[in-house]
Amino acid sequence: MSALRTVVFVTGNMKKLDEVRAILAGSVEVINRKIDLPELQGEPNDIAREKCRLAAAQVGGPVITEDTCLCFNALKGLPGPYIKWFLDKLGHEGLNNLIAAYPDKSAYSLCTFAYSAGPGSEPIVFEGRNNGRIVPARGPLDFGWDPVFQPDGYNETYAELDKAIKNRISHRSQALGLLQKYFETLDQK
Ligand SMILES: O=c1nc[nH]c2c1ncn2[C@H]1C[C@H](O)[C@@H](COP(=O)(O)OP(=O)(O)OP(=O)(O)O)O1
Ligand SMILES: [Mg+2]
Repeated sequence: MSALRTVVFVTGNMKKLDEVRAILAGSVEVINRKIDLPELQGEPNDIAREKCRLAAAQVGGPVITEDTCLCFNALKGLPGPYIKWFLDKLGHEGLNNLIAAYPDKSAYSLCTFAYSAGPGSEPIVFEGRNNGRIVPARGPLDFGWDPVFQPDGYNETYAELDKAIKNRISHRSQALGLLQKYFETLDQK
């Protein structure tokens, strides 16, 4: 059996870290560096790449970073990468109110992982997406917007779902599936 790959995940969010460790358990060992990285404004993909470049420069070696968006279709994808600030200022009820005037409550969670082999090495990105809709908050309040996002095909919000189910279907697990495949191709070289 090949040795477990070890990777540094730069994030300040310990809930993300828990999920990433659970999803990658047995295949990748995740070491955390808690660095508060400045985040660019713009398209999710560019934000994710820039975050990873900065992280690689600070760590001085290979890193992964991740940027999460929550996109409302009625608002053409907003709040998107700005969801952190919208959630902080408006709360769960405010997020619902944002689209109160629109019949379309559909939304998607988008997760963009980026891997850089080290400073100066162009990040490679891996995107995962899960469709659902915005509902009044239900379930535990311990992770971000989980209580207001109900994934398609389920009657529970992310917050209400068993953690194992969320980690099987989520934006994050889909993106990590692609990252794992990429690591496998590196291992074969
Ligand atoms: O699965 C999730 N379920 C619910 N909420 C979530 C999830 N994943 C991220 N979130 C929240 C955290 C933050 O309010 C925003 C993303 O912002 P984002 O910049 O990517 O995360 P962050 O600043 O907390 O950590 P980081 O140091 O990795 O940038 O959505
Ligand atoms: Mg952040």
